[in-house]
Amino acid sequence: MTLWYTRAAAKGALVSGQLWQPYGLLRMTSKCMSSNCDELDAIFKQKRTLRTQVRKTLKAIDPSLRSQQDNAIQDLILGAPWFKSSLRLCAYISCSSLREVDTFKLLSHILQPHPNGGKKLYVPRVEDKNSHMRMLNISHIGDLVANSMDILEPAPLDAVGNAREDVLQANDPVDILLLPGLAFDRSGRRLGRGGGYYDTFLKNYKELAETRNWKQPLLVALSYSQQILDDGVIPVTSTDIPVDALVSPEGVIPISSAAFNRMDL
Ligand SMILES: Nc1nc2c(c(=O)[nH]1)N(C=O)[C@@H](CNc1ccc(C(=O)N[C@@H](CCC(=O)O)C(=O)O)cc1)CN2
Ligand SMILES: Nc1ncnc2c1ncn2[C@@H]1O[C@H](COP(=O)(O)OP(=O)(O)OP(=O)(O)O)[C@@H](O)[C@H]1O
Repeated sequence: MTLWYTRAAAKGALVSGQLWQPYGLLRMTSKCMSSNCDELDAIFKQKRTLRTQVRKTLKAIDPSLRSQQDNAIQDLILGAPWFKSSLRLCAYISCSSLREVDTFKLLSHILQPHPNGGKKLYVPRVEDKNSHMRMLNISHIGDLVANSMDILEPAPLDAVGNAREDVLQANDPVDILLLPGLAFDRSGRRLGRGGGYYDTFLKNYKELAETRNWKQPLLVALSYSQQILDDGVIPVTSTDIPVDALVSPEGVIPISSAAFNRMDL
């Protein structure tokens, strides 16, 4: 797969006026002046370098240690009151070749039939290379098929030809989003895989929740210990949306006040 990156995208990230860098906040004008574009270029370059480093680190983890971490993270979530009480969730379908924290134990738990209806699950579907991803409702793991990136995702129509519900069209809010990523820090910074899919989706979902007067969903990232980096190492721009909490094998790390309030820690 080719990752795309253009100066036009860099301009897009600047128009909102603020640019976060590891070493502080730079205020930007509404236009991308060439020095500001250079600044963004430098940040995207830092991100690419860091992604390469983290991918290497992930590849070097012994498979049995990784599997222990996968179980520890999922068991922590399955036992947590904030997870047990959640009714509607978005979660990623983990991809083992990308060395992502496994979610299959969680997914099969969420999709278990339950006499009172159980939990409702929405999972990502990439629609185009323009950072456009939808979160569609599935009821069975068998609803998933591999896409061109070899990530399992739902077809837009279900087995009987009905359009799957898009979480952005749903009548009720989701409680939690379980997020993937390449690296995180204890202040909530998140380094994704560079497509901008999650940041774009999260921006749209947050706007929807605000319009509807819904409580914002809790953004919880799943992370191997090796993916939690020191503060100041992850470069971010104004379009990067911070997470509320991390779950690593060492435990739940609440970050935002929403996480402290809702995770009952
Ligand atoms: N499981 C999962 N599903 C997801 C995401 C994800 O990160 N994980 N996404 C989150 O955005 C979206 C898909 N975006 C993706 C972006 C890059 C790659 C990928 O294969 N990247 C390679 C590098 C490819 C290259 O450099 O050309 C890699 O990271 O090793 C996969 C999915 C939606 N679904
Ligand atoms: N809300 C947004 N609207 C439009 N473009 C965006 C938005 N968020 C990110 N992008 C663009 O997506 C591209 C990739 O961004 P970035 O490197 O931050 O991705 P990422 O955070 O690693 O990926 P992801 O969000 O999928 O995990 C950049 O060109 C960025 O400007």
